[in-house]
Amino acid sequence: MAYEVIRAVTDSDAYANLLLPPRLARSGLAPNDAAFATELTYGTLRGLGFYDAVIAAASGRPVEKIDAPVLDALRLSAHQLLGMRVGAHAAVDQGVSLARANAGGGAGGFANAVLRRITSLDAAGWRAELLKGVTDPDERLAIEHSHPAWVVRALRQALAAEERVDELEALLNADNAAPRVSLALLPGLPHDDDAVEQPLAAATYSPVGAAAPAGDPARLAAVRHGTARVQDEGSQLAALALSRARPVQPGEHWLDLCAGPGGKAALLAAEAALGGATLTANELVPARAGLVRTALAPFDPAPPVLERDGAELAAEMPDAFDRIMLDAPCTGLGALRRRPEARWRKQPRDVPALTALQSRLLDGAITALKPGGVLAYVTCSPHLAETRFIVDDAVRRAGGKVQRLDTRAVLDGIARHPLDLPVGSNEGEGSHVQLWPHRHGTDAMFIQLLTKSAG
Ligand SMILES: C[S@@+](CC[C@H](N)C(=O)[O-])C[C@H]1O[C@@H](n2cnc3c(N)ncnc32)[C@H](O)[C@@H]1O
Repeated sequence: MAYEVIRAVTDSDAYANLLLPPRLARSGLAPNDAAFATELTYGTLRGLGFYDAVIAAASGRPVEKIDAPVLDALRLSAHQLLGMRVGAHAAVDQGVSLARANAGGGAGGFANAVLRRITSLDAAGWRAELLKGVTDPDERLAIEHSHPAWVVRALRQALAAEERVDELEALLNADNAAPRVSLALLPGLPHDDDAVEQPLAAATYSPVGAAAPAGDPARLAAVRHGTARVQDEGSQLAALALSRARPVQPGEHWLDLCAGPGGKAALLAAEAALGGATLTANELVPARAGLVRTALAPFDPAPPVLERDGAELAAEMPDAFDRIMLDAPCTGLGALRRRPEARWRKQPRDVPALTALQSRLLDGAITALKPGGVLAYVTCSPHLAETRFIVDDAVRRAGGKVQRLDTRAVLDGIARHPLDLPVGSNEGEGSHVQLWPHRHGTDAMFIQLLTKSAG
């Protein structure tokens, strides 16, 4: 199963976190075996850069020159040899049979030779080998913690902007650990559940959050009915920052401009319904708009879901919305724990296209915001080019019409526990919030609340 998922990820750009869970559910594997298959798949994908470097060194050829089905078999065995406690004999045998079954007898012989060479050193030995002659600190951290060097640099800059650069290794380690699973219990909807023997433990920060009980969350009736959702606490806080920035006035109009797959839209719809406001959701990609409709199905009436380019839609509706969520498409560098292959798939050249789109969407959202309304600019990336710089530029372009709100104060008023957020340099103008996996156990969400003056 792990091999098939890895083949789909490397061959067809599939997402492991979407492919694996349904396969596991269908497989009938015992919980221990399912956990083993998950670690095999996610661990191999997270460590891809390191394992490829080891395979290249052990085979004496660049990995691009190795047949893809053989390379994936080697990667899987390399992870078992260097990242798990699987016996060397079993790990080598399995890689050889996968290579032989998928690429013929010659490939089996090749895999055998490479894997035997890999067994000559342990993970620390291979790291030391690969680090020889590497002097750049970020290149070294990239090898040590299995991140592309450009991502290490971007994370270093984001931490440095908060004077927390000494936390870089802790962050890289957190990216390599499994995230804790949280539920959002949508306010105002029922969550009673026979499958839960004890009341759910409260989440650390989110006032509507709970720690997911062990096992598959889909066994909970509330999750199946969509009144509770698996959602990172950082995402919950981002939605609540908008809905609870100030008391809701009945009749307010809210817009979620980039809503797919609908996690924040569902929480916003619940909050809107409680306050007598109405939500409109929008999502460009039709398949993802479908997921938003499913997420909003528990509400009666369900908020409408449009399928438009967010910037165009917003530009056509000046001064129309009291609150707008702009959870912008981004590199996702703040959610690397969740998407094991994502770090290797994104390239630095993706950043300029994304930042151009983010700026366009933010300008549109500012247009669509009512004077005095609240706009949340959110990314699941801490990359400065996607966060502070986008906001700074948009505020500058708006020429005094847009002001930052004190987002830290809003979240301090919402969170169950203090978030220990640094006092930023833009304090006087209204702070942003940057959450971190290593500090908060959440995705690295960036949240900036903005408002607009009349005229
Ligand atoms: C970060 S995700 C939003 C996540 C969502 N808020 C949630 O909590 O489930 C960004 C979404 O924006 C969508 N998108 C990309 N370009 C867009 C555009 N020009 N207009 C509207 N949506 C767009 C993407 O398809 C993606 O679903």
